[in-house]
Amino acid sequence: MTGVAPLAFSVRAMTKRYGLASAVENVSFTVASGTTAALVGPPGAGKTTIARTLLGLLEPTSGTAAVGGPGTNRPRGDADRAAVSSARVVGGVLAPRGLHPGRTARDHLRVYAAAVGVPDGRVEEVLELVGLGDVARSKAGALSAGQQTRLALATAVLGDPPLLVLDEPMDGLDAAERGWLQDFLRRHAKRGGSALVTSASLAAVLPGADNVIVLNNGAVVYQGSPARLRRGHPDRLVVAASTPIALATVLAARGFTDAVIRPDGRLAVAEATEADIRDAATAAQVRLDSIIPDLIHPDRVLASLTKPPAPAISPYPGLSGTAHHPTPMPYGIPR
Ligand SMILES: Nc1ncnc2c1ncn2[C@@H]1O[C@H](COP(=O)(O)OP(=O)(O)OP(=O)(O)O)[C@@H](O)[C@H]1O
Repeated sequence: MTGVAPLAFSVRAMTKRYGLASAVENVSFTVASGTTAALVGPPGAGKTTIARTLLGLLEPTSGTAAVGGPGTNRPRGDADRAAVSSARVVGGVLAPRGLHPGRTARDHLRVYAAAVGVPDGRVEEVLELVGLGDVARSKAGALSAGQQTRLALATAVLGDPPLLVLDEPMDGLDAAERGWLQDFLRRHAKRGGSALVTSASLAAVLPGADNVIVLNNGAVVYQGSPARLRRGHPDRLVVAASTPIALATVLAARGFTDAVIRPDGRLAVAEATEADIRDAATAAQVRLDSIIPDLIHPDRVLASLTKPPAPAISPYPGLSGTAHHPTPMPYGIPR
């Protein structure tokens, strides 16, 4: 069959319940080979449950979560053989990172190398690959959060698997370390590899993501390209004008139909440039007091897709209609 990319990950109608509580409900998505997908959502959305299921650590209650296309089926059967060949198919980074604090980085990798049947020489290769050659003799407990993530990643790639599932790899990393990991994933994709990367922050994983899957309360609320996601949440110019409605009318006549009047009376216009707005204001004989860009932060986009439902109003004073959950400002969203 031509024109159909093989799949790296395929989640179909997956539901996972812990006891009676549903963590993931009827989730479906696929990730094409050679691409990186970001699986994002607020804490408790179900990201870890899906990541662990793809890694074969959890069984779905119903539906399937499979890795690989042709030649990359995760092996089943005899546990030792399965571990060895599984490491050549899919590598995982989980939280916590699974490092013994008293063991050196090199010894940690040697233990895992033996378990997955790769020679010690590969340990030296992966240490260089993740930039930990200089700290190979340091104990895992003495490494920074970024170095610990690199060590977990080195463990995941010991068997040189084409598929990676990284659960919250950006957690605790500074901007430079995040950049390093994004570069690593780009190089992995260039070699034909695929990755599913989870995060509670869209901003942390957006650079380098070919596709985005947004989860909320165990369900997919967006699936598609970052570009389409951005189109639905465009940057705007926010305009203080003497007669915003007159300005909006002229802008609409010129094709700039995406303009909304904000509660403070300013007009927020998408796609038009500042020059377009000044021209329209002249034509409409409207005075402009200010034009300020409102660049939408990716985590504001995520928050708008994963807003908790408004609490139901109780007819009984003093009783709320739903159980009360405090709703802190998620992700430290810049205003
Ligand atoms: N072992 C478990 N037993 C019971 N409930 C669980 C278990 N693991 C997860 N859950 C629940 O399932 C839901 C989804 O959790 P999950 O860890 O998959 O979400 P997440 O998006 O990865 O969140 P976080 O970033 O906080 O880990 C949550 O309500 C969580 O409390």
